[in-house]
Formats: sequence, C-alpha cells, structure tokens
Amino acid sequence: MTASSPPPAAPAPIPVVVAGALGRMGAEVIKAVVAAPDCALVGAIDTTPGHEGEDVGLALGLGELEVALSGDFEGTLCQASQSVRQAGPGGGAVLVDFTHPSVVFEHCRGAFAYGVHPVIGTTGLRPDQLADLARFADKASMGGAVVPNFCVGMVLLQQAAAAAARFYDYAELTELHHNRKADAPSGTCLKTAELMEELGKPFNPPQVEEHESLAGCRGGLRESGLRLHSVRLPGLVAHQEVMFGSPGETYTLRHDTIDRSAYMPGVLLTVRKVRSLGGLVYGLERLL
Ligand SMILES: NC(=O)c1ccc[n+]([C@@H]2O[C@H](COP(=O)([O-])OP(=O)(O)OC[C@H]3O[C@@H](n4cnc5c(N)ncnc54)[C@H](O)[C@@H]3O)[C@@H](O)[C@H]2O)c1
Ligand SMILES: O=C(O)C1=N[C@H](C(=O)O)CCC1
Repeated sequence: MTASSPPPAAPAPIPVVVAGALGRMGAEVIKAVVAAPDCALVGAIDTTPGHEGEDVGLALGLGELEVALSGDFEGTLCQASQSVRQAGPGGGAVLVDFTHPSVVFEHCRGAFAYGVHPVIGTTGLRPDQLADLARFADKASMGGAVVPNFCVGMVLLQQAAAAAARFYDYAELTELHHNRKADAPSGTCLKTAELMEELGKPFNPPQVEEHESLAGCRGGLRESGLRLHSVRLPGLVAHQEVMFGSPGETYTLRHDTIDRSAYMPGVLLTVRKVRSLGGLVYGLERLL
C-alpha cells in the first residue's frame, strides 16, 4: 500500500434475518445481532398476531431498529437475498431460526431455496429430516447449521459424556426445562445420547425383569438401551444431567443454563462461520 492508496474497504456486515423474533430466544438474538458490529439485522419474522409491520425494536422495547416485523417467511427471505451485495461462497444472508418444531423443516428448506444460509436453533428435527436437509445443502452448494444447543458448556458436557460412555455400561439422561417447551425430549438430550451411542455399544443391560406400574416412569428407551427423562417446571430454564453408574459408584455430569444470554456467543460464532461451510453441520462442536 502506498501513502496515497485508500485503506481497504471494511467487509460488508453479515445480513441476518431472525425468525421467531418475538420469542424468548428470538428476542435475545435480535439484541445480540444489533450489538454485533459485523452483523446487520435485515429481517424479523414472527407470526404472533397483531404485530405485522411494527418495528421489531419497538415491539421488544429496544428502541427503533428500522426493521419491520413480518409473518411472511418467504417474502422476507426473498427480500433479504436480493438485498445482498456479495452472494456466493463466503457471502449471502443468514437466517437464524428459533421458532417451533412444526415449521423448522420448511424454514430450513426454504432458506436453502432462497440462497440464505440457515442457522437453526429450533429443535425437533427428525433424523430423516436432517438427512434431507443435508442433501438440500449439498445440492445448493451452501453452508448451513443445525445446532441443538449453542452453549459452549453444554458441548463440553456432551464431550465428557461421550468419553465417559467408554468406561460405563449404565447411564441415564435427564433434561429439565421450563414448562413452555413444546418438544420432549430436548434436542440437546437427543444429541447427547447420539454422541454417547457413537461407540456402538449397548447400555443398561437389564438385571431383572422390570414392570412399570405407572406408564413412562422409567423414561424413554432408546434402541441402545439409554433412557431419557424429561422434566418440565416453571422456574427452570434449561438443564441436563447425565448420570453413569457402576458397582459402588455413580458419576454425574450436569450443565445449567440460567439465562438465555448464554447461547449468544455460540449463535454469533455460527452466524460468522456458516457462510463458508461446505454443507450442513449438525452441532456446535463441529464449529468450535
Ligand atoms: N439451540 C439452542 O441453543 C436453543 C436454545 C433455546 C431454545 N431452543 C429452541 O428454540 C425454539 C424456540 O424456543 P423459544 O423458547 O424461543 O420459543 P418461544 O415460543 O418463546 O418463541 C418462538 C417464537 O416463534 C414464533 N413462531 C412460531 N411459528 C412461527 C412461524 N411459522 N414463523 C415465524 N415465527 C413463528 C412464535 O410466535 C414465537 O414468538 C424451540 O425449539 C427450543 O427448543 C434452542
Ligand atoms: O428452552 C428450550 O426449549 C431449549 N431447547 C433446546 C433443546 O431442546 O435442546 C436447547 C436448550 C433450551
């Protein structure tokens, strides 16, 4: 660079659309995106009646953000993808989705169709749906991410659980959440079980013939033998315990999310990386 050459242009901020903008997670994401200097909020989608066209910042009590709420998913994505200056590898808009298990598959598929990179926090996708979405990502040659839990601490718990599973044949998982949660078990708990099952070994060989006098009280049984238990109570946010047992000892791993701000570093990290991914990534551990 010579004395007279202009300084290099700052990279354009990442255009971000948030779906589920008025929800518990969506509202937190809007705050995080607005506070991030390298991101620009370009769309806010929510189907809560009575908010169409309202400024999302005003609706959330954050002050005016000059982004109008819309219930029109496709229209908002179409607009976001058209407004992007630099599409292709490393460019393009990003959709952050925290909505509902009933719509998340269509949202993720729709994002690929509009050339918008999905960052999916919504849980409840089935394994066959994940496989379909991975195929859409490959076909579109686009990066996307499905992350059941954006807390770094939870990823550490999952890795510890997968490591401990080598040494214990008996384990049960309990996830505890607020009682406004739609899906059970949690996406995090399913992912934790999947990671433990990568060893391919069976868990919890039965010692006696068990009989439940109250249906479901032994939890959900996976093919591997792992049992998953779901607790729902007001006052809880998001918590998980993995308990291992062997003769004469137990070993318990526990993670507690006590405020949803804990998810935001993971959300922003994923937003920053998703546009340069080669396909669909499942889990934050693949991005850390
Ligand atoms: N990945 C993670 O780290 C993480 C963390 C917390 C929650 N979650 C998941 O995120 C999802 C949302 O959780 P929440 O607590 O924010 O829920 P919430 O009910 O508070 O918010 C969901 C919002 O989505 C909106 N919505 C529903 N259907 C919609 C649609 N078709 N289009 C646009 N908006 C729609 C609702 O009106 C609501 O405002 C759940 O699946 C939950 O399990 C994931
Ligand atoms: O609050 C929720 O709902 C959460 N859902 C995710 C899950 O199902 O794993 C992550 C934790 C919080």
